[in-house]
Amino acid sequence: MRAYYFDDLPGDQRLPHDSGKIVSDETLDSIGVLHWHIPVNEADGHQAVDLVAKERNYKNRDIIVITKESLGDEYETKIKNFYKEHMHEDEEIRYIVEGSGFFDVREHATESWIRCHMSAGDLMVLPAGIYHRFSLDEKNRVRTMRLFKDEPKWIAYNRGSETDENPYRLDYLKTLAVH
Ligand SMILES: CSCCC(=O)/C(O)=C/O
Ligand SMILES: [Fe+2]
Repeated sequence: MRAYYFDDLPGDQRLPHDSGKIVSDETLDSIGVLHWHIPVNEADGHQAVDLVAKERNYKNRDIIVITKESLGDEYETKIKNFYKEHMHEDEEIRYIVEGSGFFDVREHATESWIRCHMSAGDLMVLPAGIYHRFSLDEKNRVRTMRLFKDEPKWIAYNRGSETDENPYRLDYLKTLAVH
């Protein structure tokens, strides 16, 4: 996974928007973003992922394929919604099985976007309450395992005055204060 500051220039969201300023693992860690690289092994049923899932108590999972073909009529809406700045009340845990894409995470202290380019084998955990968004890249295809602590669900709260007061958002901000 390569992480860098987004260049904030206008243009297609699928382009790299790479400012050339690399973001270190320490910085990602300080905003609660964790990541691992676990080579994809579908033949053994992703046993290495099972180990992380067991250790971190991720009980459920599903697979989402984001392509025009797989999503059909829902494609444009999904792509638009994933790219709206939002938060969840649960961790967002994603393992890229095939293809690639961008997870942009908001660095609270600077309000900058950090762009994380993820490809096959990258596993990322975003903490509950962090503002973020997702885009496909120019390859227009990703197959991702979504892992969940509890029931598989996807509820996104778009950033606004209400999310600024959301208890999960406030708890997230408290974790930043200790760094
Ligand atoms: C690549 S997984 C689909 C995007 C998603 O679930 C999400 O919440 C993006 O922020
Ligand atoms: Fe999300």
